[in-house]
Amino acid sequence: MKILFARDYQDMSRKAANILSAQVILNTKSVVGLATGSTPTGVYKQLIEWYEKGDIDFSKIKSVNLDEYCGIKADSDQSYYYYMYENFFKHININLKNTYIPDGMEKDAQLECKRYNNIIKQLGGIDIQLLGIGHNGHIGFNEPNEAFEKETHCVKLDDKTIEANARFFDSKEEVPTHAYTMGIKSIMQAKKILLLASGEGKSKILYDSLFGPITPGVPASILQLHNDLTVVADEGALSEIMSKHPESVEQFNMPKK
Ligand SMILES: N[C@@H]1[C@@H](O)[C@H](O)[C@@H](COP(=O)(O)O)O[C@@H]1O
Repeated sequence: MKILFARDYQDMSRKAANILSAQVILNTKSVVGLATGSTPTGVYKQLIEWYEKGDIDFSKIKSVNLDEYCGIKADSDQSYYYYMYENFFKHININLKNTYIPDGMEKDAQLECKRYNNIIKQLGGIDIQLLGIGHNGHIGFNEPNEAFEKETHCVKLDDKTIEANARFFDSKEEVPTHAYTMGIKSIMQAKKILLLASGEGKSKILYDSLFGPITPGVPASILQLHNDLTVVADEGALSEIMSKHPESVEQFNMPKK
């Protein structure tokens, strides 16, 4: 596990974008696992900027997203499809036919989960998976549970998650109660994982996930077992780790101006 220190949100976003862009530049046919939430928006912004400068070509990549709310139409502004399209896809030269997101409007959960699992398999695995982290340690929408769910499943969202995500809706009551999410096994099978965290509010859960016991009660704790995990987090999110395990955080002195 590599933990990289970022000064602030912008620095975190640029450092993470550097890692993702290197992947795409070195393998133009990469399968990239993408995430939503407020944490990765700065990464997408940075990648768009570099795309506009002619530095990165997304035309041959394939993308597979972690999750989607159930019962929300793709074109509604709260869907994760809409988020991906607005924040990233519409600005770059990715082929939309090569972008995959669970279909939240499919009522038959078994059918949708099977379909999405097959897509992940047919893509031949994920080269790099981008992740944010929920306040309760969820990754994708894998909520704290008694066991790790392996593959794509329909999950009942935690009250904490509903509360945290209510900011994207008019009221808490409007937040969907269920979502489809890629499972822990699919995430763990990604060749590389890039976990992002920003802000003091994530500091305890980031510490528990990376240094606490590995338990399905803290889904992100399983990432300790991945052999190519890079964490990029800002000062706020790293505060607990910095106070208890400062030696585990890589940072370099800024060049003097
Ligand atoms: N399903 C998403 C996750 O993929 C995301 O990582 C997490 C944190 O979101 P944020 O980055 O807004 O804190 O919550 C959401 O519920």
